[in-house]
Amino acid sequence: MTVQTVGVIGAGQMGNGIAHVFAAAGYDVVLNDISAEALAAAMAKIETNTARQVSKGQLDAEARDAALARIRTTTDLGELGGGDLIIEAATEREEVKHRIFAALQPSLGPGTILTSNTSSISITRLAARTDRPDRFMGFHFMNPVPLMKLVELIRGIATSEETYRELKTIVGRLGKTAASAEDYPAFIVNRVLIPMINEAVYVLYEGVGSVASIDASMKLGANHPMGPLELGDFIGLDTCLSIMNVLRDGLADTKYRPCPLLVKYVEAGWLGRKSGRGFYDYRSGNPEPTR
Ligand SMILES: NC(=O)c1ccc[n+]([C@@H]2O[C@H](COP(=O)([O-])OP(=O)(O)OC[C@H]3O[C@@H](n4cnc5c(N)ncnc54)[C@H](O)[C@@H]3O)[C@@H](O)[C@H]2O)c1
Repeated sequence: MTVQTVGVIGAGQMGNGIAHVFAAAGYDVVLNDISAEALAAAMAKIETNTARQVSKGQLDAEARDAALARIRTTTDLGELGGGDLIIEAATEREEVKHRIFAALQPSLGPGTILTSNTSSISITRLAARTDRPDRFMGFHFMNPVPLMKLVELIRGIATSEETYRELKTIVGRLGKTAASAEDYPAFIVNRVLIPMINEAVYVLYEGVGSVASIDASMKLGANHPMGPLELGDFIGLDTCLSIMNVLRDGLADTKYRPCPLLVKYVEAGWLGRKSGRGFYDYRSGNPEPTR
């Protein structure tokens, strides 16, 4: 089958980037969110990011206009079901994802491929509740999607070879590189990355270092482009916490327990960049460490 129409569910940080790269690669995109404000913000972000690509000579102005014209937004999930490929990129909560796939079911075309951009949740478990576990895969883009080259492809236990091959071809058409991961909690990238961020929060919690000293240490001492706390804020602290919970529950090992300070920040609604405050306060436009 040839994929041409792509439905993207969730227009947050990841959904807007996914819609952007698919439209730029010539796919027709229908972008959905429960929030009309999130859809408007996503379109504004895609307009800004594609304009930046034009000013840097990475995209010509006509191609940008054509890409923007290929994206349609809707709050009605039913409008996505007839597409060739669905990419679910809503909030990292398993019950939210199950509810979305259940609500999509009545409008799905027979050949539609279902995917989730989940950072950590079992693909096999999400697939098993749908009518097509063979046509269901983990399709894990990295943040920010237009810049990051990797896409993790995660096969559930029932995913067919044909579905895997189809998605691998699409990754190539997007100009990205696929890495295959088995369906175990948090796959590869986040299995390694998120416990490191959680450990940095423990270092802060135990008073071993301040926000500034922890981030400077990892940038200058380990040559990381971003410090772990800055990166946690960038990913979203709620997403980091959800992934730690999935690791702890899925691997039944207390070494994955989330740091109580990470839990506290999420309880406060201090989710990082997207909410204006996390380990840094972004509200003045000049990020200030909060500890
Ligand atoms: N943030 C990252 O760095 C990153 C990287 C890779 C993958 N992911 C994964 O991508 C997914 C989205 O993460 P994000 O960072 O974009 O989150 P986000 O909080 O920025 O956006 C989530 C969006 O989902 C929407 N949403 C919630 N319930 C919905 C529903 N029922 N139907 C439609 N939309 C709904 C929300 O309104 C919000 O706009 C998660 O599964 C996350 O684990 C995140």
